[in-house]
Amino acid sequence: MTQAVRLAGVAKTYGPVRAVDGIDLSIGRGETVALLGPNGAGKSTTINMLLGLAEPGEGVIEVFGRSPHEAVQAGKVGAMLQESGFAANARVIEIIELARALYKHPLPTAEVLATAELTEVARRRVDKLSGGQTQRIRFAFALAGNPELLLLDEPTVAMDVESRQSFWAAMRRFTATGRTVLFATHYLAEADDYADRVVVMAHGKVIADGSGSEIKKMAGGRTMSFRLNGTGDGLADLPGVTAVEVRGDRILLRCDDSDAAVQALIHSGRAYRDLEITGAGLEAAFLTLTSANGKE
Ligand SMILES: Nc1ncnc2c1ncn2[C@@H]1O[C@H](COP(=O)(O)OP(=O)(O)OP(=O)(O)O)[C@@H](O)[C@H]1O
Repeated sequence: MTQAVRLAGVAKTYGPVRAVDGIDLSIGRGETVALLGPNGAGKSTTINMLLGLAEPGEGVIEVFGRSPHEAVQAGKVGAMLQESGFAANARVIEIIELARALYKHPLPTAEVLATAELTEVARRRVDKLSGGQTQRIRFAFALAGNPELLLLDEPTVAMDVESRQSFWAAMRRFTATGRTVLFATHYLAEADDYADRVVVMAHGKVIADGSGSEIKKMAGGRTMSFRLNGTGDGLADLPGVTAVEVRGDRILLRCDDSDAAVQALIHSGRAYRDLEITGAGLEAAFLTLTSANGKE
């Protein structure tokens, strides 16, 4: 059976910026995949190309074995993009009926409302909805055509915790029916919680691809920082240390084993002060993943 999504050698350039810089990626039918990366990593550009909204400068993109444009025309793809607005005075049900009318084989209205948890507010005007409900209308709009693939660009941005949970509960009901989902996110925790597979992007490239726990392990390094009397020579060679950075009068050691690094620092007899050890955080994790893959 053909893959849901296949990208081979895909690149897209905007002026001097290589927004997507040579991506190979296949997504099987029924997978829920997170595209995780910091701002400007190329996630939106990738999603836009999969929707046929942007043309790749290089490489091949297939969606269910066809061009993105053909797949969208055939009603196989639904999307929730970062910016899409609805007429403020329209009612929820009208928006859903409009979306359904665009497709040959839409889902029944009641099913769209129930899946997106909008049944209670079906007759409410769009401008009277909460932020979370507004996001769920965008979700309802995306699934009304009964697509086999859903592409979601940061679907939970600006949602509070409760709305986020109810959004993902709605998504689970949809994926339980064997559909394929690709969603972009900045949040490692969200990727880990809701995706079967996490594809990490940075600087237009895929720098890691694995299960949430594999990615968390790769991103789970720590940073040790301290002030030092004397030079930092030789610190890079300490066990457990992956990189050394000097920031003002502090030295930062990126560690994949901070216990070993602390022991080694103590035994080295260096005169350090103000030692701090922190979790890597996502930005540092991206740096670690990026340099670990030799792409920087
Ligand atoms: N239409 C465009 N014109 C010029 N540059 C663009 C355009 N679209 C994207 N870029 C640039 O391409 C790079 C990748 O952007 P993209 O929006 O794909 O990243 P992203 O991972 O989705 O980031 P974000 O999380 O901020 O949405 C960025 O440097 C961005 O400024």
